[in-house]
Amino acid sequence: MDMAELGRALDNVRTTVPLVHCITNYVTVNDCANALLACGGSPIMSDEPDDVEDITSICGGLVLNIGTLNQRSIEGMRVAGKRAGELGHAIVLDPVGAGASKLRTDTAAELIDTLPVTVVRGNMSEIKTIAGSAAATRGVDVNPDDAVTEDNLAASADFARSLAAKLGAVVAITGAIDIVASADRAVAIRNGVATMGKITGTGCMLTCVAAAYAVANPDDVFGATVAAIAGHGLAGEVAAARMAPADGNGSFRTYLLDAICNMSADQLMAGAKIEEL
Ligand SMILES: Nc1ncnc2c1ncn2[C@@H]1O[C@H](COP(=O)(O)OP(=O)(O)OP(=O)(O)O)[C@@H](O)[C@H]1O
Ligand SMILES: Cc1ncsc1CCO
Ligand SMILES: [Mg+2]
Repeated sequence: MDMAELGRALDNVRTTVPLVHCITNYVTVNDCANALLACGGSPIMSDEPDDVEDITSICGGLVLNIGTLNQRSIEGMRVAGKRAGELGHAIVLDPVGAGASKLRTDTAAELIDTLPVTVVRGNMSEIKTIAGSAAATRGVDVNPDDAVTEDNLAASADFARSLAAKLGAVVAITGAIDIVASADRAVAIRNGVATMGKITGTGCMLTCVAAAYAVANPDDVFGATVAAIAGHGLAGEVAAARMAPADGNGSFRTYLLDAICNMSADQLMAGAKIEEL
């Protein structure tokens, strides 16, 4: 991986301030908006079917996060996705909880089958469900049995590459070790800290940041996704290093936002831990 490419991807976000339309869940929506602002993008949230065509038209990218889906927001995703596709916008899908319920699994499958999705980002249980393989999603968090480990890294990379080829999209599987894959390439990213899995929304935030990176770097969505994920993990490391003895999850959440906001291209290039698989 060319580290200079990562730095350029970050700088492109800061200089172009990509506007990202998010249809996302009501648990973490404020964190998503603030993460987008902190990384250098600009958020706008809207899920009303009568509103989303106009909103997505003025943006450069669209996030579809099914975390708290309902029939109206699903319709909003269909309408927005169709328009974003017509306009050639980056579409980033976060299949939250796919595998945990029929509605989530079916909706994720519908969106991926009918829309020109650019990037899919989820934990391994969710991505396995998208692939139609046996997965046991127990909620919105990864089933530990599904996690990417050093032992299954090569097989996980093969799985991610073949899914990326099938979908024609960049596939990003996050967890203790993250994998980003296109049809012919995969990397492992070893940034991040376990606390990120202990507060809600770090994945949703990352999906929105990845959308900003994809919009700002249309010629290299794979590299943009790697930069977004390595940068997010690195921000988690910076936040963890700032923790005082009495600090806990609440402070970590604030420090994470600070670290996303203060991340520089040089810091990203120096701290990214990326391995070609
Ligand atoms: N054990 C871990 N060690 C290091 N980094 C982690 C760990 N768990 C998660 N992360 C990081 O946290 C971020 C979110 O990934 P995760 O897979 O937890 O998303 P998620 O399950 O979709 O989260 P959520 O649904 O709460 O938003 C990623 O940047 C990932 O690298
Ligand atoms: C906890 C939770 N439930 C639905 S969405 C969400 C946020 C993390 O994905
Ligand atoms: Mg998630």
